Amino acid sequence: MTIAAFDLAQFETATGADRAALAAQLDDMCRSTGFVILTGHGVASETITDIWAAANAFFAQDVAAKQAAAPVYAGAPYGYLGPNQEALAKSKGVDTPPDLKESFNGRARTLNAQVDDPDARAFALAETPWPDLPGFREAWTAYYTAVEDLAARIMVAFAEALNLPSNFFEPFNTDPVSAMRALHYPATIGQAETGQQRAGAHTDYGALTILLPQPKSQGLQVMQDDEWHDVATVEGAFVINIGDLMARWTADRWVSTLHRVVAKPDQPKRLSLAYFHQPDWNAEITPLDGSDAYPPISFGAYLMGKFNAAAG
Ligand SMILES: O=C(O)CCC(=O)C(=O)O
Ligand SMILES: [Fe+2]
Repeated sequence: MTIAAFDLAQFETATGADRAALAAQLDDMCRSTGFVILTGHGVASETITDIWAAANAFFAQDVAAKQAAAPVYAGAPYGYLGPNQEALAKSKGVDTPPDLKESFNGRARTLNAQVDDPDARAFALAETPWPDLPGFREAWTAYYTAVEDLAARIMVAFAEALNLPSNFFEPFNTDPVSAMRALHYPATIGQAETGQQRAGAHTDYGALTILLPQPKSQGLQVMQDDEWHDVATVEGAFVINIGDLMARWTADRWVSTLHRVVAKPDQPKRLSLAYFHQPDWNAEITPLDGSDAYPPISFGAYLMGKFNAAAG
């Protein structure tokens, strides 16, 4: 099985029947695997080079320096999360040893005023504790801004793939509470514990994930027909996938596919960057096909429910 590729620039310059045909292809990809290799994205290679350098420099620090960027309170989602702090499979109710990874996590760019519940605000908009590394915050913000812009362009293609007006998602995306993580999977020596992965099997919660795996690295796998399939890295391309929210929004026309980063013995270290694109906090999510497949829900309430379920 291979994940199909979609050239965003080609779509954006196409018109008429050509454009409709490309939108229909994207719809197929989102219905069958929910994963797409995205080319023609236009993110400057310098922006990508800079964020890789920043992420590498961050994870190369000693533990104390990394811990200096620990979350502002225990349990806050942003900052440095060291080894043994997360088991993604638990979000699916599967009890496993912790994932073999560490991460640095950054908050949305703006302090969204729609998040008016104090508990939700304290969590979803907690401060990002920036590391004391020259250029890190600038490189992070430049890349974050670039993928945020890219996400808005992908949402245009998604709208057309769903036979909606091109700008359909715009009003749902005025001030999104998105987030980004840099993930570091240290080199593996010998066997992992039973059931332990670099990232346990999970689905993403939100609308759209824009993933940049380290070039030439291995390990990302998607579940299709009850089997795990490798997702090959394509130099210069992003891997994008839809999350649970998009599956719900499309009344399960599109699929939020189980994926993981498999742990194998004697693998070199691997880095990846994952940007999680969300609608506005107060966006009302009602099945787009007009059906009553799911009751309407506000995105913020939905997201907090996901976080609480994963923590519980
Ligand atoms: O590191 C990867 O390639 C995937 C990470 C992932 O799926 C996630 O963080 O949601
Ligand atoms: Fe994921």
